[in-house]
Amino acid sequence: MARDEHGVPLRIVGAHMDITPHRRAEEALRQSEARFRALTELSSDWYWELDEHHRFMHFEGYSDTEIGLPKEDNIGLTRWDLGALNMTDAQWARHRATLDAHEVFHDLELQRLDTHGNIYWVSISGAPIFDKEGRFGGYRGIGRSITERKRVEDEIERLAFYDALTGLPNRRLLLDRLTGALDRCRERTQRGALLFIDLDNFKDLNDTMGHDVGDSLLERVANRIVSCARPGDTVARLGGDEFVVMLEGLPHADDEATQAVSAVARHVLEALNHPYLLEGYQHHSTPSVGIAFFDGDIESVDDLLKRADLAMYQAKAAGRNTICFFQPEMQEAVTARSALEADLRSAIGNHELLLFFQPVVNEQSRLTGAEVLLRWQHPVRGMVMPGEFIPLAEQTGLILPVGNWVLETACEQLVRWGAQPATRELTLAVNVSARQFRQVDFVATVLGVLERTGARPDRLKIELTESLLLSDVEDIIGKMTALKAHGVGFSLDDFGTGYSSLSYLKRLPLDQLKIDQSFVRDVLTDPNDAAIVRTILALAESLDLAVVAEGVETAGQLDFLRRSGCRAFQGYYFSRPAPVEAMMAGIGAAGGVVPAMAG
Ligand SMILES: Nc1nc2c(ncn2[C@@H]2O[C@H](COP(=O)(O)OP(=O)(O)OP(=O)(O)O)[C@@H](O)[C@H]2O)c(=O)[nH]1
Repeated sequence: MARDEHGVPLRIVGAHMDITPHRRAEEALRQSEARFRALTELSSDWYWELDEHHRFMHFEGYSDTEIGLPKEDNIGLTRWDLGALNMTDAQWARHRATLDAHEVFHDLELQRLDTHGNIYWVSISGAPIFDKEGRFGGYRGIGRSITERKRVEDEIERLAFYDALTGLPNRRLLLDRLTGALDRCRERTQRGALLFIDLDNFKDLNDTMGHDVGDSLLERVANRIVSCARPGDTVARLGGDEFVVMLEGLPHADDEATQAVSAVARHVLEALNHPYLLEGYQHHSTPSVGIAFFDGDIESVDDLLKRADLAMYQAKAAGRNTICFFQPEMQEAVTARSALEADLRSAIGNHELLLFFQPVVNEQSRLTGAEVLLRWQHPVRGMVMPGEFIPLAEQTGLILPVGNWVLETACEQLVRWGAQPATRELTLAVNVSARQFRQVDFVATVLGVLERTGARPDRLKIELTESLLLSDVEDIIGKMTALKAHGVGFSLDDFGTGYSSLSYLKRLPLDQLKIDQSFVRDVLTDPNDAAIVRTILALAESLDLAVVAEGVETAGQLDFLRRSGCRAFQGYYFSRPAPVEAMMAGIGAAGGVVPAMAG
């Protein structure tokens, strides 16, 4: 306001200014604040600021309850003052170097304890603050709780790398750790060892007590193995009843390393041999343990596992409940086996399999039939006996084509005999392996062969071994009954050596028992064997079964067997197994009587 010298107002002087831009700027700032607030309030993230000395100055949207310490307690402290369970001094030093270099950082993950002692995880990202002149003024950034994500990640890892039943590392994690261990061996020329542990006859427990009881044993076995290991060792479950212990940092000297590993293995063996109380029953379980050493020279983790596995198989073969170290010869044996397997695969197509026949005679030494015995005329190895290749054929499944070939060839022989009056009543006994017999289509296969060849079913005898009777007796009886309805006969081989219980024996539709040659061999010198033979004969009589004594080699044995009531015989005394022409030639000359070979 302008006035004169007497103070009387003359006029009002003013200026007017357009403040629209200012108002707009204010509004924009308000909006931006609101957006920021919404972000910090509505999300679980929070905002933080550090001063130029990396000390906390300010938080927004920070939830004390979720994050632990009240925010006031953090003001003035650096992150490393607060610390984190997962950070080493070196990691903090690297983080400080990033801040000192005024660089942006992302997703620094920190594990901490809240005031209640619970673990929580946060993830922090930040960027440096500079003023207009480009002077560094501290950091700002966001924090985020990642506790739930870490929990889910842990769960995923647990499922992927740990066995659900025992909580032990699984095969995948073991392979990971083994790879690491092999790398360490290469770097530091160290040694380690792998113990491959497989429970003996675990299947029987599952079959008799059920899968749940089996599971419960596996859990306890896992605990016992862990109690035998040192904290740094890895105990893993490969699957089924197979466990592995990985030992590292063994002494360099061979004998010291062997001693150290043997001590652990013996400890495991002993621990697992203690009885287990399962559902109120005492159960005794034993393991077989294979051991393979490793150092920087081993090619791969797979090779190493195979070696330990091979040694474990050797321990099984040595009678179970024992420890076996890997030897290079085991590898050679496997290689030889693979070669034999490849040869056996082509043996049928190459017509290298042959049937030999061993006569079965009656009391008058007259031929009543024969047992067919398989031989393999190998182009390089010469004549291979069934003992050398049948177990392999069983394991590889080759027993099925081989078994079918035997059946088919034997039936063709029956057809040829059937065409001659002198031989038409002869029978042929064919050995059938457990694996063959357990095939669901076994009955159909046999009937198919009989039909194709035109052989008389009542001239065919199928020989089964006692070990077959260990499993699913109902199925066995069903198959035998179906074939018997067509006239096929059944004989139980190697009787007396196995597991047949009398109750099974009564239920099986058998025609004949074969007394094992081990009893016949010493029948004149061992009173026990003589008693067993008499008992088998009496038993067979009461069950109305025929009996064939196998392995008759001398007139004395034959005489004893005859006097004890045996009426059918087979053995070197009459004839060694031979091609059918050779067998028939000898008999033909004797008018159907098989002449004794030896005195
Ligand atoms: N209860 C249970 N059984 C399992 C599990 N995994 C595999 N098995 C069974 O474990 C058994 C493994 O048997 P093997 O090791 O082959 O044979 P074994 O009877 O132990 O005989 P040997 O090893 O020759 O002494 C099989 O019957 C499997 O069905 C599992 O998680 N729980």
